[in-house]
Amino acid sequence: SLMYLNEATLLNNVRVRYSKEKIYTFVANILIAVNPYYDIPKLYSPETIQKYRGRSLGTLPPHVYAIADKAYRDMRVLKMSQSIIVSGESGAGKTENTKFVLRYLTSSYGTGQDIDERIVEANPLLEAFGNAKTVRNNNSSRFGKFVEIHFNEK
Ligand SMILES: Nc1ncnc2c1ncn2[C@@H]1O[C@H](COP(=O)(O)OP(=O)(O)OP(=O)(O)O)[C@@H](O)[C@H]1O
Repeated sequence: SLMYLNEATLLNNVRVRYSKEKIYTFVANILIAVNPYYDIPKLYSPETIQKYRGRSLGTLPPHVYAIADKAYRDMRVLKMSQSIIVSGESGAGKTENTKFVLRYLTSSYGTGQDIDERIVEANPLLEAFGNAKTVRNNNSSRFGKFVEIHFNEK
């Protein structure tokens, strides 16, 4: 809803929001995330997960949970698999945000069975083998990230 949308106004808007601890910003259905490098209280709490469940994009403040929820709902409505592409430079927060998406999906729409926990818990194992400390990131995987939500008739 910026009056003038260009790189400068967008950057300024993201900066002003970040100064108020609002690390997420929507540009249409693209989510911009700024890595705060510290834990923002309650940003990813179970209560926040519950709040985003089933809510349309834009009705609540920008959040990676809103993206996860939209992808899940689109998969159900369109009966088509959905992809969430996470891009950014090394250390931007791709791995962390991908994990938040996985945690959101398993806790909001999971089966409640062992498999949910196993999906989330597989990550540290993959990171132990695949990640390395670099000058830009203590836990770098140096890959692009994406989450695929597969539609299954059953
Ligand atoms: N939303 C967040 N809140 C708090 N800290 C964060 C957040 N996102 C990222 N970080 C911090 O930044 C570090 C780097 O983030 P992350 O590993 O997700 O980057 P990346 O984009 O996946 O990097 P690479 O491309 O090198 O794998 C994390 O280890 C974590 O400490």
